[in-house]
Amino acid sequence: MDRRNAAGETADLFGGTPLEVAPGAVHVPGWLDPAAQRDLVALCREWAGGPAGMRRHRMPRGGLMSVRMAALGWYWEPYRYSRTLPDGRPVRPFPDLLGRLAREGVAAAYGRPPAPQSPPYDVALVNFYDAEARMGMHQDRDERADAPVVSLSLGDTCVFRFGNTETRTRPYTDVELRSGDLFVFGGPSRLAYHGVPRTRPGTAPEGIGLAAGRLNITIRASGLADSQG
Ligand SMILES: O=C(O)CCC(=O)C(=O)O
Ligand SMILES: [Fe+2]
Repeated sequence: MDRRNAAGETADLFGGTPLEVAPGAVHVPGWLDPAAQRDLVALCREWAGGPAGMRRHRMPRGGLMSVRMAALGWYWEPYRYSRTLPDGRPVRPFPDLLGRLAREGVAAAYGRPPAPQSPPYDVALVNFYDAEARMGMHQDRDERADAPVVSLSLGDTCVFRFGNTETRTRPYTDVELRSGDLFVFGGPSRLAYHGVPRTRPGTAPEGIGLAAGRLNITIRASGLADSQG
């Protein structure tokens, strides 16, 4: 399938041209090559083992999230970050690799890396979606820094719904995120509502080490100091 960007150029699935979905929200198809995807899947498997490994969080109103989530750097549960798990154990440190990928992702999406004085990327949430999992429309608003969120997708394709900063509803754009895609949202879209209404089971590419399901890594700058949270 050809995608067309704002300049009218077509982009291949691999190493695709950045597509602006909303101001400050950019989709870069095929940003990670298959080897990089395979390496990240292996790391996710390691991170899933904990501490702060894959778990389903309970929402304030009592429902369980269908997505399983692991945390690096800071522990997150609805709706706050903390340095330690509920049982007091420390969270696994934020890997340098993800900080590097986040800065490179910003550069790929926006044409320039984050400014040297911008708040450091220091937290990653790793989401696993089985065939039934979904994520409702929400804002990523527990960070106290306005650095763009950098999202990497692995495995099954999903429908990623990217909306507006005012409401959970229309107007929104549905984007298919495939294995290896990068999505960056910052600037005027940093607090836009977004969600994953469905995945497309059975669409994961072969050879990356993920037979079924979808992994998503969001890399964020918490803006929190050690004494906070
Ligand atoms: O899975 C995705 O692509 C989005 C995940 C997300 O919005 C989140 O972790 O806050
Ligand atoms: Fe989010």
